Amino acid sequence: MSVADAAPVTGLSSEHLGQVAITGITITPVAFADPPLLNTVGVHEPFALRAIVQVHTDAGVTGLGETYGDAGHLQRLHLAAEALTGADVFNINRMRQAVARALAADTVQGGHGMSGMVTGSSTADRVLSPFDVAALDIQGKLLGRPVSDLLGGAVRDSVAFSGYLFYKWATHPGFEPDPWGPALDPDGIVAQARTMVDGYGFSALKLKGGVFAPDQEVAAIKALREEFPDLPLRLDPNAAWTVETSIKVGKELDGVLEYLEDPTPGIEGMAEVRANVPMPLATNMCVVSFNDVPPAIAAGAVDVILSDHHFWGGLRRSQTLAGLTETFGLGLSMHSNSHLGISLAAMVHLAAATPNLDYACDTHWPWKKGDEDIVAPGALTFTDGAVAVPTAPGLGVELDADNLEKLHRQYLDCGLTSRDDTGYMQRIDPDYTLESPRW
Ligand SMILES: O=C([O-])[C@@H](O)[C@@H](O)[C@H](O)[C@@H](O)C(=O)[O-]
Ligand SMILES: [Mg+2]
Repeated sequence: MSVADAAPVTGLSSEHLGQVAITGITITPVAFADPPLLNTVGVHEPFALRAIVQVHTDAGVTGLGETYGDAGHLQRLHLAAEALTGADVFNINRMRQAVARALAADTVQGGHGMSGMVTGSSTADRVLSPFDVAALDIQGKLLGRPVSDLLGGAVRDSVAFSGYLFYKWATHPGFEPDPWGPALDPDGIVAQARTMVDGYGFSALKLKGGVFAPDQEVAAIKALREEFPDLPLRLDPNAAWTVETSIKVGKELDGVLEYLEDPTPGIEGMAEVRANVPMPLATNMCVVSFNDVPPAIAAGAVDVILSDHHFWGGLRRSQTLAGLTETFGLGLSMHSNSHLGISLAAMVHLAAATPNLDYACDTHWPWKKGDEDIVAPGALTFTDGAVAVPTAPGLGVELDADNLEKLHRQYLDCGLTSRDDTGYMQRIDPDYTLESPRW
């Protein structure tokens, strides 16, 4: 079947067979309500920021991407967008070269929205990501095929996610309480997990640790084990512990955790912990770019890498990472940050088309308000903790223009321009200090 034959949805015309050129890119920063979720660098601010990317083409088809919304990242996205005008959406390799060239003289200051939790990821890959996703969305729409088909084909019809538990306050100071209530001890965490499991059907649970002393977090994990005897459990203190503390906790949780995620900073420290604890070690902190893979493997630092298309360079480069983990006998899971529906759709297509991604993926999805999204409802729903892989062309999600406008206005009104969990915590508690490792 020729490409022209395979274009029932949008009618790819023969004049576009050679090239589908980018005619313009719209980048819209948005803010959506976020509860006071605690982590080892502070607390989430009342709004999470994202950038929504719309790539327009001379085929009349627009593709969608979603990424971090921090000021520095936005500036880099604009530099890249300028360089991508005229590029062929069927040649993502050349798009990557154009982005790298545009960023070569990058003097932009400022973070990327991952709040110091992820260090050293490749800037070019981080900036390329939403354009890669949008290009695949366009390709899929033109060909009448879902993005998972363009990634080699779905090997599963739905993608399982884990319930992502956070210690949290009842409310942001000065705001209305959110429906979740506080979770500041093992009972609070178990109650939160119960709500999440009953509401979404998750079949694995991850606790964001590094907030309280390790003994209290061990107690929370043991309480979860008692309440949910059959669910795989993960604990992620975001490198808040020394090597010694990590080994002590690892031994205490022998037989309880599916994996222990980033107990301590750096490849060397992780390797020492790994040699002394019984469970697999996972990371989204010490292996965050292709440059980190060889030293981590040489040191024997990790068992599982958490991929994340937002900083591994999009969907296709995330599959390159999957090839490496398969080759070297490592496990592959998926990391998340606060996100909206375009990101969820991209995560689902990627996970569906990555055979060796067989852990339940992370998602912050339950933490956003149900009606706050920039995609039209219906395409992405959780059943038994999993999201069915969209079968419509491209990502299978449609932009909701009214909500995009509303969340953009919220971005303008909220006054936030970068994620700053530590600064926000210090405004509430001036004695709060950042320490790594903390225990
Ligand atoms: O949302 C958070 O506070 C998380 O701690 C996030 O920033 C991390 O990047 C992430 O979820 C992780 O697994 O490390
Ligand atoms: Mg993590």
